[in-house]
Amino acid sequence: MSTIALQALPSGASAAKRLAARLGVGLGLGFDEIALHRFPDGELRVTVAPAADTTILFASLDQPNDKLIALLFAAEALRRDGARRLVLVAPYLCYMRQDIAFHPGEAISQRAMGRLLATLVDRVVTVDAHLHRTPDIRSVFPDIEAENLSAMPAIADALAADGIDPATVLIGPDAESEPWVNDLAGRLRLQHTVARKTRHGDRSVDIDFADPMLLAGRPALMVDDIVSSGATLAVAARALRAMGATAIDAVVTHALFPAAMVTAFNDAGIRSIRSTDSVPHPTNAIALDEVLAAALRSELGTTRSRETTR
Ligand SMILES: O=P(O)(O)OC[C@H]1O[C@@H](O)[C@H](O)[C@@H]1O
Repeated sequence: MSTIALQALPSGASAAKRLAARLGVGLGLGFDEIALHRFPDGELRVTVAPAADTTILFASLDQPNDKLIALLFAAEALRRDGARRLVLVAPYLCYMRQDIAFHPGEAISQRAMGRLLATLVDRVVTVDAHLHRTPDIRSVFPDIEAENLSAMPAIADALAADGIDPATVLIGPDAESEPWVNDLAGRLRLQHTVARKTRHGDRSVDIDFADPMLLAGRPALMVDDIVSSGATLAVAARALRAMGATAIDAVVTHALFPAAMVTAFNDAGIRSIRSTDSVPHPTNAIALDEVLAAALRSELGTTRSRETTR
């Protein structure tokens, strides 16, 4: 019988612990936090716990540059210690948005990231990866197993449990958000609309709605995968307010924005923002452990847990 355990980079330790608890019910799945030490010159020392035959590496890849180096070193140490199978659980998968060279000379970061991670692990599990023009996550990882899970079932359950006004219109702020808004609208039986967005720069967008009358006297709930600079949500909210929305809320999978930005969102007319725990953030309100555990149960097979070592 082979062994299985889960190890996490420190920033995702709480969500990883929840996942280990859910996945390892009755198994006592071993959970360890990977230790990081920063040397005075900025380099990292990475120390892992003893490897299991199958080791699940939990690393949500927001603020990714140091984490990618930590992952590289963790995979090296675990392979050398005998891990036969490494499964990367990255609830947020970084560098997916640059999926073409928009200007001559630009790197296609999505492609480079796929190649890099495929040299480290045997399987990647992520959630709502930004694959706008990429048909399938397997195009990013053609040589290893990869799944892009949806947070929408968890988001729908959370919204339904809180109670939602049936007059609410779900808003997709741009064409990229359409699959998520569509899915959520179907699950919650709500009307939805998708706006047209033109991006002029990192923090500058214009947003137009096809039917300016749709929102008059009704609540709006914006749905998106990522909030980064916050420009998309803030500009969309101002447009919704001008269209007469009675309340404006937002729900997103990956909250990448600075926590202090919530005040600016409130100024733009947004009453509340809820996010999943894919990235640790004060707006976290929806846990993904159930979604992730369902995808990872196949790893349990005939394994037994390796004892937790620290
Ligand atoms: O406008 P910010 O928050 O910077 O960026 C997030 C938006 O940019 C898109 O790629 C995402 O799908 C989201 O709509």
